Amino acid sequence: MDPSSFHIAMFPWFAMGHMTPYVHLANELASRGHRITILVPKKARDQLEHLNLHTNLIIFCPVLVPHFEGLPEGTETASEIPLSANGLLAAAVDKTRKQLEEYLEAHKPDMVFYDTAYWIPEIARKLGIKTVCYNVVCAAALALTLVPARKLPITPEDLENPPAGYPSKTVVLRGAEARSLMFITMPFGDGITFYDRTVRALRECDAISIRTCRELEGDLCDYMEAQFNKTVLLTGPVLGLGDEKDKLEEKWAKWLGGFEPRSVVYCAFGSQYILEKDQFQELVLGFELTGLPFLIVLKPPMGCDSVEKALPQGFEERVRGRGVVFGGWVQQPFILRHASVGCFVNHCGFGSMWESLLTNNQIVLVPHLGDQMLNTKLLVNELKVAVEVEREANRWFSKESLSKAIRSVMDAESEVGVMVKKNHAKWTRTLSSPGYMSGYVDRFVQSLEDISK
Ligand SMILES: O=c1ccn([C@@H]2O[C@H](COP(=O)(O)OP(=O)(O)O[C@H]3O[C@H](CO)[C@@H](O)[C@H](O)[C@H]3O)[C@@H](O)[C@H]2O)c(=O)[nH]1
Repeated sequence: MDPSSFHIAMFPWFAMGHMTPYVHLANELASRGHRITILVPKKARDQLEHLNLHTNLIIFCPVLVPHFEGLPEGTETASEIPLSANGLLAAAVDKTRKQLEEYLEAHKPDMVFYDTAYWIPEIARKLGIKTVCYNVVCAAALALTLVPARKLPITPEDLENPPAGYPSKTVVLRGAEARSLMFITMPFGDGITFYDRTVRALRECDAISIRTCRELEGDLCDYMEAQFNKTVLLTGPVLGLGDEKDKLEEKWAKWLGGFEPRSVVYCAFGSQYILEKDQFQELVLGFELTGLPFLIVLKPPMGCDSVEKALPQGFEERVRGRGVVFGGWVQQPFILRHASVGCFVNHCGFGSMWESLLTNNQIVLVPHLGDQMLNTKLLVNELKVAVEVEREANRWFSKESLSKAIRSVMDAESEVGVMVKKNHAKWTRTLSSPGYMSGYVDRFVQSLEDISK
């Protein structure tokens, strides 16, 4: 292997939240002279191509996803199906194994990066290709549940307690939150559970890599290293920020420009989260209750074909001029940096978590899935830079609790607001210091050279 220039094949889980960070990492590697082939379905390639900043070094190679019973005909990625059907998609993706084998045999890249395709190392090993299990979620999401120290079979009661040796007392889940992780015991693929495939994927690779940094999760990364007895390489968050050639769409720049500095509350829940209609209505009513200007960007709730049709009666008239609910896609990183925006209400998906840390908006969190709940604990309990919206036992949040959380960080005289703002500023300074992000990638590349020897 020529250590000065690798050819790396990437085979991420076919969900936008996974493929996008892989492309960002590919850009970082290509900017250091390495060649990358990203193996994803054709539709995904069309959606990702605009992120490719090095078309001379990064290419997409189409993977044909075979049909699997129970999935709609032609399904290729997780964004086309409900979360509950992801296990079937995993089974369909597992059926692409032969295509991957043929590709690797024909092209013999130096390394393969993958996350959920636990069978990659078996193929790669025979061909002398190194493997890196590159994980795009926080280290806590792996360390709390997907480690050999978890006693099997996993029961809902077990999930209330962290596995032996788990190093954090604050980044933990209790009650309904912990029990919601039972999905890891369910099939994810044909005849394999989510837990088994992830632990196998982590165990079989030459090196584990995580899209995080030591300053946030150093102890959790050390725990992963001890659990799997192998090197854990960190890439830092690899957000692709600063690469954008565009600027904020005129329509939003103009609308936001009509408000006082740092007064608007922006809300978005990422690319997957679809609310139930009654929770969606409660959410928008919570924003109305704050009395603050707001921009909410959400997918239409379940069973509705537009956000407009799902709004509570009279809502639009009551908030006209100060509040907008939009059902499309916006340029979130630009919105977060707009001078009028002062607060970011989000689900704490890993991308949004980092984007919120890197901008100076107050942060209010409404997590939904397992890793989002852990990211939330990290920000609220450990770093103390955000507040979480209180939920009832059945995980429902009321308009009052949402409004209270927002006011608690937006009211100038609020003690909590002052405290999170001060802590947040400290972290933003560290994370955005010159060379911080690029240093992580440089050290990652150096480690790749070491494991390739
Ligand atoms: O209108 C929008 C909405 C979102 N975004 C961007 O989309 C990304 C969303 O990513 P993230 O915040 O990570 O949310 P999800 O799309 O929900 O991410 C999925 O993948 C993540 C791992 O990458 C996991 O942490 C989450 O739980 C999982 O839902 C962010 O970069 C946003 O800036 C936009 O640009 N415009």
